[in-house]
Order: sequence, then C-alpha cells, then structure tokens
Amino acid sequence: MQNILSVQSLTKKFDDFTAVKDISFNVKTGSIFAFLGPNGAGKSTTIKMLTTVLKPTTGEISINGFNALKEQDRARASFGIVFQDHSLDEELTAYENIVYHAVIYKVPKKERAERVRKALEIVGLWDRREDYVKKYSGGMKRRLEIARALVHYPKILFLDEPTVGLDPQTRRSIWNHIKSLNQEKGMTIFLTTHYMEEAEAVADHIAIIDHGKIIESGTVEEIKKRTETESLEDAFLKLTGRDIRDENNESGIKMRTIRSMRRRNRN
Ligand SMILES: Nc1ncnc2c1ncn2[C@@H]1O[C@H](COP(=O)(O)OP(=O)(O)OP(=O)(O)O)[C@@H](O)[C@H]1O
Repeated sequence: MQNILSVQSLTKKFDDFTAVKDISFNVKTGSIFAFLGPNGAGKSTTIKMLTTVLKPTTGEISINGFNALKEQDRARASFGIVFQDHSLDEELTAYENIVYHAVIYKVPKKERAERVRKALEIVGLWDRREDYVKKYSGGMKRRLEIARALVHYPKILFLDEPTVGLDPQTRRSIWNHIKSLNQEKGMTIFLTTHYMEEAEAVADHIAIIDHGKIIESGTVEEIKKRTETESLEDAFLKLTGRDIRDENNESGIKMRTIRSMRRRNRN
C-alpha cells in the first residue's frame, strides 16, 4: 500500500517556542489515521502545516505525490478540510454554500451541478438543499461541511475534531458517514478527536503527540500491547500522564464550543 501523505522532520517554531519538534510519519492510502494528543500538544499546528495554512520552520510534506511547500496548488487540490469551527455562510442555502466552494476550487462548470448533488447525497442532505444554513442543527452543519470538503474530489480528507460539541447520536451518524466515505469511496481520512473510544473504533493507525513530539504510533492493538493496557484511553493516560478528558481538556473543549457558538450567534 502506498503513502498518500508523507511527513519528514517537520518542525514549527513560534519565536523561541517550538510547538512541533521534528516529527515524521506516513499515512497509507485508503486508511483512517487518527492524530491524538492533549490540549496544546501540537495537533492543530501540525494540521495547519499539512494543509498549507502555516509554513513549517523546517521539514518536508508530500501529499498525493506533491510537495506541499513547492507545489501548493496541486497539493491543495488533493485534500479537503473540515476545521473545528463552522465556516459556512449561514445566510446562504446549503446548496449555495457547496456551489460557492465548487467555484473557488475551479470545478468545471459543466460538472458542478452533478458533483454538488453527489456531495449532498453522500451526507444525506440533498432533500434539505434549499434550506438556509441558519436553520440547520449542529450535526447537519457538520455534515454540510463534510459535503463541502468533498466537492472537488479530494484524495484525503482532514477532519479536525469532527464531532466535538455534538450529541452522541449525531456523533455516531457523522462517524458512519466518515466510515462509508473511507470504505466505499476509498478516501483516506486524517482526523483528530478527543473521543478516545471513537478513535479506537474507527482508526487503522494512531499517532499520539505530546509536547510537540510523536511519543507513540501504531495500530490500536499494537499500542495497547506495548503499553500493557486494555483500552486506547488507558494507553493515552499511561503515555501522556494526562486523561484526554481531564478538567483542563473538558474546559478546552467547552471554550472552543462556546467560542464557535458565539461566532454563529453573531452571524
Ligand atoms: N501562533 C502561535 N503563536 C505562538 N504559539 C502558538 C501559536 N499557535 C499555537 N501556539 C502554541 O503551540 C502549542 C501547540 O498548539 P496547538 O494549537 O497546535 O495544540 P493542539 O494540540 O491543537 O491543542 P488543542 O487540542 O487545544 O487544539 C501550544 O502551546 C500553543 O500555545
């Protein structure tokens, strides 16, 4: 199996603070890769570098065979992104949001309508396409963001906390959509999540980052075996000394959710 994403000696410094320290890893084509770590570990900084939002201080990133630093446009065309905070236009319909994205990504005009329809069908929102996004629930918005990330046919989808702030039933539905994209469309998924049991259930490969360094990586079974633990959550605790759902983390999630709700309410 080939690697769709290859990262070598990636480092990011903010002045004299090093947020990501010389990390290297590969993501196999067609796999689900979970990137886990406590708050402030360096996950978002890494995802931003992988998706060309942030320039690495040093290191190499290859996406779908393209150098993410030197062939940015082709690298960008190879991936879709769903960030933690909503970035949909609430004053447009679901359909209009997706079309807008298709135009930005230069999807040829004659293919546009068909691709938008398919993307909305995949996440089960075709029948609600004419609704304004401001009428959507949190789960529907997240599904719409996934549809939007699919319209230019990416080879790899980056999902930063795709289920944060959603109720358990909606989380399950989002994971079902993600799994079917992976299994039926062969799309590679790179995700971060605070829900260890969800990572354990869906991911083929896990990498755990702490203080900017990858401290463990492998399949769930390999990690449990090496750490002599019964669950990924216990392994995480043993490796980082911190529960991913400890007080600080929970408040971190709450803060982010509050921030994104405030932003939504302002719209
Ligand atoms: N622009 C910046 N300038 C200075 N420091 C930064 C900047 N962005 C991130 N950092 C710092 O880098 C470290 C890693 O942050 P990052 O957001 O990547 O962590 P994270 O693992 O994504 O955490 P979370 O789960 O809270 O999103 C943190 O100590 C953070 O304060």
